[in-house]
Amino acid sequence: MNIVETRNLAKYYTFDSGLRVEALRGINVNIEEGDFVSFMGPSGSGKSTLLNIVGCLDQPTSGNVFIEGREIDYRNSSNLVRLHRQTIGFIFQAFNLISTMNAMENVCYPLYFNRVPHSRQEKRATELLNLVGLGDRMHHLPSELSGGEQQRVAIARALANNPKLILADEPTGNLDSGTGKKVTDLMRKINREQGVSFLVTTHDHEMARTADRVIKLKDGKITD
Ligand SMILES: Nc1ncnc2c1ncn2[C@@H]1O[C@H](COP(=O)(O)OP(=O)(O)OP(=O)(O)O)[C@@H](O)[C@H]1O
Repeated sequence: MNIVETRNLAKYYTFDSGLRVEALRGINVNIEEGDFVSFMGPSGSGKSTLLNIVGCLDQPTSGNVFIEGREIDYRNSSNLVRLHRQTIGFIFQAFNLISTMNAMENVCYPLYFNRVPHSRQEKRATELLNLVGLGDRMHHLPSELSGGEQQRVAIARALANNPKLILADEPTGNLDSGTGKKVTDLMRKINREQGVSFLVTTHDHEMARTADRVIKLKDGKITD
C-alpha cells in the first residue's frame, strides 16, 4: 500500500511582471507505507514545495496527491483538517515550538485540538517525552533546552496523534553534526519500531545514508 503517491504534480508561481517560477514540474512519486525517504537537491530545487503540498500546507497548480490511496481534495477544508489531525505529523527546521509553553504543554497541544481528555493528554505526552529521552526535561521551556532537545520535543509533538506519516523539512538543518545524527537516529528508530513513514527534505548526507530511499530533485524535477 502506498502511503503517498503523486501524479504529474506541478506548482508554478506567476508574478505581475509575467515572470513564472516553475517550482515543481511533473513530479511522480510512490512512497510505500513504512518507508523512510529523503529528498535531496540543491537550494531552490523544490523540496520544501513538494513537502508542503503533500502535507496540505500548500496546493498544487496541477496534478494529484493521494494519501493512503485517497486523493487529497485541496478545496475541502474538512478533508485537510482531518489529515492534519489524524494522519500527518510535521517537523520543521526551526523546531516551531510555542515559546511560552513548556515541553509537556507543547506535546499536549495537538492532543488538545483532537479533544483528548486532559488526563490522557498528560499521560501520552509523558510517554512520548520519555520515548525521545526527555523524561527529565518535561517542564522546561524551549528557551531552556538545547537545539537538539527542542527538536526532540518537536518529534514527540509530531507523534502525539499517532500519525501514519511524518513530514520533516530539514530537521537537522539548525543542528551541529553530532546532534543532527542523534536526531536522525531517533527518527529512524521511530520509523522502524512504530512503522511511521517519514518523508524528509535534507542537505545532510548522514540523513540520506540512513534513508531507505533517496529521491533527488533538480529544477523541480526528479533526476533519478
Ligand atoms: N511563495 C513563493 N513565491 C514564489 N516563488 C516561490 C515561493 N515559494 C518557493 N518559490 C520558488 O520555488 C522554487 C522552489 O523552492 P523550494 O523552497 O521548494 O526549494 P528547496 O529545494 O526547498 O530549497 P532550500 O533547500 O533552499 O530550502 C524556488 O525557485 C523558490 O524561489
